[in-house]
Amino acid sequence: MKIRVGARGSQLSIAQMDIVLQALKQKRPDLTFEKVIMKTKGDLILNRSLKEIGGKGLFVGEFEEALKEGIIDIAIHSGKDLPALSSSYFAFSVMKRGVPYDVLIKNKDQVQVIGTSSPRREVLLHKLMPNAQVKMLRGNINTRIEKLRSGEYDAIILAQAGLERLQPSLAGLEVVPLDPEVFVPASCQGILTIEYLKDSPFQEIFSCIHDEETYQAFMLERQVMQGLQASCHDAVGAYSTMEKGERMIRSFYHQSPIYYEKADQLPLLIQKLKEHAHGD
Ligand SMILES: NCc1[nH]cc(CCC(=O)O)c1CC(=O)O
Repeated sequence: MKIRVGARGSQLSIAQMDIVLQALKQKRPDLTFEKVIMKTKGDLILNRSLKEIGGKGLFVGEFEEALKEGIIDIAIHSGKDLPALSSSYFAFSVMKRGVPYDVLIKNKDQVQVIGTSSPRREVLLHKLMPNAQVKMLRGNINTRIEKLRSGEYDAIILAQAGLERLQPSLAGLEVVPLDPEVFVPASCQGILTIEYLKDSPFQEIFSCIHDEETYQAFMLERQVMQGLQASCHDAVGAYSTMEKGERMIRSFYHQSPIYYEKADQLPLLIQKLKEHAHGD
């Protein structure tokens, strides 16, 4: 069986696609793949912040069209890049979650100017380092690291999962992991996701690499985004873990505190987040 696989043309997306396909090939040597690299609007516009040009789903909207039209059979992306609201046409398989946390990458001991364009990272930084100045930073991971080295920024923030998948040189830079209980990750950060049409054979085919515990976190974190009707315009963190056999969720929304609740308290959590989003 030959499967046509869509991914973006960015280095990270291609690395992510290769990781998933390699894992699949080990379990299912009978499968063959045709890679379809797609340039999306988000890849072409790099000089403006994402929220100005269309928000979350910018990178993946085109894939859902291509899946519906039958141009590709599956699409591979980080769960973090998925729009919160996906139409009911689609289903997902996920691989076991990689590291969920962000890292601060420092080019200096004393950091003043910190690069990020993520509203979530910006809000968290203001709490963690109230004196730091946040400066817009876009481009792919390698570009961001080059901009850090060039002295435009004293430090930048990236997802550790992306660094592990792409393995850029960080020689001479200091990498500081940020505690996910405090610096709450984006919904589905570190979760490699395969998207396909519901009622296709793929759910069954990908069951060999699917991880059910990761899927529970994936669904719960997406439910937070859906409940808030959040997009990448919004500063929102959502991170689910298992604690003593109980599924938990940690989340903040704009100026709200970070709440930590049992999964079955989700409606209450969403209500509290909305109430406190603009400060208590
Ligand atoms: N916004 C781009 C993006 N989408 C997913 C990742 C990292 C991989 C992941 O979190 O699964 C990154 C890079 C980053 O935020 O540093």
